[in-house]
Amino acid sequence: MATIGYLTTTIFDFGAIKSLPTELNALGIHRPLLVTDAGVQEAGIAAQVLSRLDQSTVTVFAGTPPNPTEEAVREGVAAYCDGGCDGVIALGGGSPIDLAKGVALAATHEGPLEQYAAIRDGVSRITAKVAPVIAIPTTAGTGSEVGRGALLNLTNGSKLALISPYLIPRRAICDPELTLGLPPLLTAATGIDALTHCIETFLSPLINPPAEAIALDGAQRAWRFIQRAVTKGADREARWEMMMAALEGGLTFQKGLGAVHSLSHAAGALRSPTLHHGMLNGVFLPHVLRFNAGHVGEKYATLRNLFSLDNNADLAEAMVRLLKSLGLPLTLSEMGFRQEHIAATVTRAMADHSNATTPRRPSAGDFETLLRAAL
Ligand SMILES: NC(=O)c1ccc[n+]([C@@H]2O[C@H](COP(=O)([O-])OP(=O)(O)OC[C@H]3O[C@@H](n4cnc5c(N)ncnc54)[C@H](O)[C@@H]3O)[C@@H](O)[C@H]2O)c1
Ligand SMILES: [Fe+2]
Repeated sequence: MATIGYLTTTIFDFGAIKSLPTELNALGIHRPLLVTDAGVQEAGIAAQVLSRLDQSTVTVFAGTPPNPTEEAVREGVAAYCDGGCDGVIALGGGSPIDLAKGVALAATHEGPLEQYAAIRDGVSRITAKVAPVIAIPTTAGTGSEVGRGALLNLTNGSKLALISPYLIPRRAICDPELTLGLPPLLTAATGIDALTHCIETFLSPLINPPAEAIALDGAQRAWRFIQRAVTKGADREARWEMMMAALEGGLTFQKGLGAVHSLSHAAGALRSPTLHHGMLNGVFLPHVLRFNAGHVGEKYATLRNLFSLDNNADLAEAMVRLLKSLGLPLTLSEMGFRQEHIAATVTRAMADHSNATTPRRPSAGDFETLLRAAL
């Protein structure tokens, strides 16, 4: 049976950011907390957004770490309360957007965050009291601007997956202009995240034809335009297409991701080194494509056709060539992940919610083999 979730209202195009004051008004947000990070501030994007608002009404929290943490949620909630805030603007990549969701939840729900963990996919104790969030992505990758999930690293070292329709931002304002200055390596890594969302969603065995159609559309856009967005950051068409691919990934991954994400969530929970989510996905994708081969029906043929590859082309090898051409790492070692990180990563990967929808379910031994192959 297909379960088709909530959608949000998305304002999408160059100049979409102009709609922010109107959308704040429409949602009755008069004192927003702007959640962002240092890089987005340094790029001048936070100032650009603030210039559209009455700044005396806005509280800024720019303390988002690369993979959002429970501590940062607490700090964000303190800022929310100090500012007498009544809603959240999430400005940045997936990290500030996920953190903003955590703050919107923790500011309105009692008790420790763990008690709001997903009980099973899409079901949790999270209620409609979550403060309204307007998400403004500045990377084209995670799709968190329209997603119902947020991943937080807890102080006890575990990873908390919050999943609820109430965490879907009430508005997504997707303005490709904000990504024109995103540096090449981050463009590549976040773009590969978008491509991976679309591919894993398509390969998920659940039956959801609308999600598959969106996933294939997103995969094709990402495949066609990622190189241009990386090599020529000011290419407006490529930036528009990549932002659409990321949005489509976020709209569709309610159908479920797979082992690439089980592994990248697990490795992304390491405190040190801090590893970028999209870059990890790139490293794992070819290995997981090989692992799943023979368990996906005709779907690899569909992807080969979509990417204009020969009928007998090796999809994993094509991914490796793409990663190389984008200047992305091909191994975990290049990213600072070492052999001693394997055991904890296997344990976390085994507990990941994405395992429920992978075409071939990996055992702990399989995860270890995949990690060693990627080392
Ligand atoms: N909730 C979801 O559905 C979902 C899905 C995938 C990933 N994620 C999460 O998203 C996070 C990763 O997000 P991300 O890949 O967007 O990266 P990110 O938000 O961690 O940002 C990476 C870096 O890019 C910088 N940056 C962002 N936009 C910029 C711009 N326009 N110009 C210059 N610098 C800019 C940031 O300052 C930061 O230093 C991870 O925590 C991951 O777990 C969430
Ligand atoms: Fe992802």
